[in-house]
Amino acid sequence: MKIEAIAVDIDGTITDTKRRLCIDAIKALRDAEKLGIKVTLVTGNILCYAYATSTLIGLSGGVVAENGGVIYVNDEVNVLGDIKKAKKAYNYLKSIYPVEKVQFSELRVSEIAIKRTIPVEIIKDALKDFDVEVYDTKFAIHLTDPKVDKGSSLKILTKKLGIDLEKTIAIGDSENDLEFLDVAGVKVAVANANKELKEIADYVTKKPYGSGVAEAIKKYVTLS
Ligand SMILES: O=C(O)COP(=O)(O)O
Ligand SMILES: [Mg+2]
Repeated sequence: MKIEAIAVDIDGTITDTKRRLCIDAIKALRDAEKLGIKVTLVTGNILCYAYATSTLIGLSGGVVAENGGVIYVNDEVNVLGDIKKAKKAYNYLKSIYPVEKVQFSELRVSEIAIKRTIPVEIIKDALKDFDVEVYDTKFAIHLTDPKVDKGSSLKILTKKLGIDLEKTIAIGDSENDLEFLDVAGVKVAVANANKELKEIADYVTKKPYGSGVAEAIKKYVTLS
């Protein structure tokens, strides 16, 4: 099968644990773009951070940001998630635990991300009756509108770009990537990914982080 597009997560997938971009991943993604393959970043980060990353690497497939709450494609921004749900849950959480939002939270428009200072199980339990999805990405804990996820928003974005998701490789590392790997024809988990993601993946890379991304691109795109 000829691959038409790549959808890739940012933190823990094209970056290392300190959020530093892996040079191998940059090179491989640029090689793929040179072959006419559109690369979309699909992330829990805010749009301006993801847009800058996409621009600096040289990618043309737009961005899914805030775990699906925001889409950027064809110079248009769409906010799909409702931040009111996260605000309600966060206010309750704040009344019982000393939680703290991540940096630049004032720029987050559809969900709330908090620092990982309290075990995620405790947060999930505290918020079980609230209308929010709780994701632990290993970089932050996100309170997201359950009406959106990375997968449903990637579907909308790829439709706008005329990309066939069956011919798309999705690459991720964490629990907020489950839905997005699920909608793609080829599902890849990097070696450092969590157990659940590895279980649904068609291929688990031998190498971790960006070197794993480069390995998957060589396997499915540039060597085929
Ligand atoms: O924002 C996070 O916590 C993680 O971002 P990611 O979805 O790019 O891994
Ligand atoms: Mg990640």
